[in-house]
Amino acid sequence: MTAETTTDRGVRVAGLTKVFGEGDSAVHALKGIDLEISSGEMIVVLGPSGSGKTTLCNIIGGIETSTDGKVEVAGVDISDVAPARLSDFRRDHVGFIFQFFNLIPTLTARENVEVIIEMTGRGDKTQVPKVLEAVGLGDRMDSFPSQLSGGQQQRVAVARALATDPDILFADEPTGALDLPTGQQILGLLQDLHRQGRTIIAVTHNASVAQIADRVITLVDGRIDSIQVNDSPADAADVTW
Ligand SMILES: Nc1ncnc2c1ncn2[C@@H]1O[C@H](COP(=O)(O)OP(=O)(O)OP(=O)(O)O)[C@@H](O)[C@H]1O
Repeated sequence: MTAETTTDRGVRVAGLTKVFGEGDSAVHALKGIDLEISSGEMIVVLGPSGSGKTTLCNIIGGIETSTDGKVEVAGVDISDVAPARLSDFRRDHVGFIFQFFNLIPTLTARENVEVIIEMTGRGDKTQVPKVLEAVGLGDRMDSFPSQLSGGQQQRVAVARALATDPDILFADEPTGALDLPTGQQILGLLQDLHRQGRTIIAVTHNASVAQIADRVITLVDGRIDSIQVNDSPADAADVTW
């Protein structure tokens, strides 16, 4: 792992490229991305299917490696870190929420969060009830995923991502599998976390979600097409789609 280079908890990306495959079958997913994200910002990444949104977030989150360019996250230069060493970076710095929750069906809500703490060695198991209470699941801790609604399952997923107290929370289509009222509640939860100072990067096809962001990054064909600054982001309860 590369040494910590700064105390900044944000993101710095410069000249980032990603090519999948080689030769005639090469896919140029990212074609030179320059981007800085400050600690505590709420960012929404928009763009058409295939524009590179997930690839960008996966590289910043240490799930994928880049082909070229510089990526510094939470003071750690991960540009040239070998894939096998990226798990250390992920454990120490990032949390992920996915569209389909990715919960373990045979474990209760509480155990789904505890298992992450056991696996990563980060976080405090005695704090799990508090984390579940914070996402509104204080009374459903012993339920299995199949006994919970979609919104409640997504809340478990948020609690799980928070359990290790990550510098950056990534959310890939966090409302994608939810109906409107439930999706609004999850957006409200993300907004609360942001207001408490958490850095959040959300990827979505849902342009309405962008209303709660501090900045909206729009990707087109592997490049940044626009960056829109929201001077007064909307309240999640007022966002509809
Ligand atoms: N593992 C991979 N191997 C080959 N090509 C890939 C791989 N992952 C992504 N790509 C390609 O890279 C490009 C960007 O994909 P990416 O998933 O980042 O786009 P996206 O904007 O997130 O799309 P969507 O909105 O559909 O999820 C696409 O052309 C995709 O097919």
